[in-house]
Amino acid sequence: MKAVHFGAGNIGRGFIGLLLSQAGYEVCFVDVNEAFVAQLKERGEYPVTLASDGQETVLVKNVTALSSVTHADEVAAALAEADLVTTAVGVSILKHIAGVVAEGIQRRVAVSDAPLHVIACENAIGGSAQLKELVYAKLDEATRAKADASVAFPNAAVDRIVPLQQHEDILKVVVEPFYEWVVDASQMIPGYTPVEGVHYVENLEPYIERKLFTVNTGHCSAAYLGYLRGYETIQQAMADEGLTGLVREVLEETGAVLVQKHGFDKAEHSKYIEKNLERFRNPALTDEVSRVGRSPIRKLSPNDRLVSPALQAYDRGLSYKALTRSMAGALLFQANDDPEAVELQAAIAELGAEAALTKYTGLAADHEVHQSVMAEYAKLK
Ligand SMILES: NC(=O)C1=CN([C@@H]2O[C@H](COP(=O)(O)OP(=O)(O)OC[C@H]3O[C@@H](n4cnc5c(N)ncnc54)[C@H](O)[C@@H]3O)[C@@H](O)[C@H]2O)C=CC1
Ligand SMILES: O=P(O)(O)OC[C@H]1O[C@](O)(CO)[C@@H](O)[C@@H]1O
Repeated sequence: MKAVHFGAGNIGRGFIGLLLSQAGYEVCFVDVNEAFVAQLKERGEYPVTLASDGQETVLVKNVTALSSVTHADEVAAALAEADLVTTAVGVSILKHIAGVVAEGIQRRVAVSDAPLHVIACENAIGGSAQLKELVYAKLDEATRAKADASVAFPNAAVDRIVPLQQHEDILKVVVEPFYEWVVDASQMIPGYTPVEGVHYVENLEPYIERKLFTVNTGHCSAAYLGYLRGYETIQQAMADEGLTGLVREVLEETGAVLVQKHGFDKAEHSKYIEKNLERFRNPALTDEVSRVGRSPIRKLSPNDRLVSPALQAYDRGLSYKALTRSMAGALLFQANDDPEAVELQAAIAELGAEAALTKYTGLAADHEVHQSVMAEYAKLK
């Protein structure tokens, strides 16, 4: 079985590539990072270490790599022959890989009607659907019709904390032991072969919302509030009990929405929140506040981890104050090497915080959620 995986970064190597290789796939990574590509190609394996007491290391074998910059034609050929395509490049990068994915699909459906699943493993609601739209925009009508019959883009939720890596071996990845990869089974082609380790569910929405609005909402809240208190790592921030209390408050707000909307058991959900706070604290990891807070414009977008649960809480008459405190924190997050943080600060300087908030969140200035963010912003500033 052959898989083509876009993005040989932290999640690509530390989670998706590892799982696919263990499930018996030959994994071809595709990346723009020539150093990763050269090493993966030459060695055909790389080490993944679990950040736990035992520090167990596994060698991920049966891998290779192609550069999407210099070998686009070979990438399209590999896609045409693959059984599975996955991505972990960042949701905003999907537009850059859509062209080569479209080319691969075009070549494939011209000669074969064998099923192909394309799964975007990004932190976003409907990541695969977004990729499908970008790819289909590049296909002609006849190819689209053929692809409708044999190519599926099931949405997914992926969860594993993989911090920035700094090792002598550039391929080595240290990951937390926990992982969860949930795929929408209702969007799979009937008769598919399940990948071992993947959890297939008929309705993805409760899973992706529980993950994004707990793990990611909580994590970015710890980052933004931690940044404002001068912490450099999430571990330092989470050692501050006052800050952990604020993060818990945020997760109680998203939890109330999730319990009401999806019928999760309240006590079980409280345990899920505590388990995630524990994951953030993992002393065997060093996770930079700047990584977890990265891309604040994406994190403030209407369908993402802050605005979406706040609006859902507002619509249900539930509390959203702590969520708006995290949004205000995002407005105050400065990182010179993060293009989105730089753009956001420039927009605030040019338009003012109120208008910048509307621009990136879609919240009208007279909306109560917008007003609550501005009140929290004034306090945090
Ligand atoms: N790191 C984590 O803990 C988690 C990350 N995610 C999601 O996984 C995705 C990837 O995140 P990370 O692995 O942390 O980022 P990363 O930056 O470590 O990896 C992204 C990789 O994509 C490559 N890339 C960029 N443009 C490309 C292109 N045009 N073609 C091919 N490759 C390209 C980069 O060179 C890099 O190797 C994001 O959507 C993130 O939200 C999801 C769950 C956990
Ligand atoms: O690019 P993003 O959305 O910040 O992705 C990283 C996030 O995903 C997570 O790994 C959770 O699965 C967190 O470590 C982190 O907050």
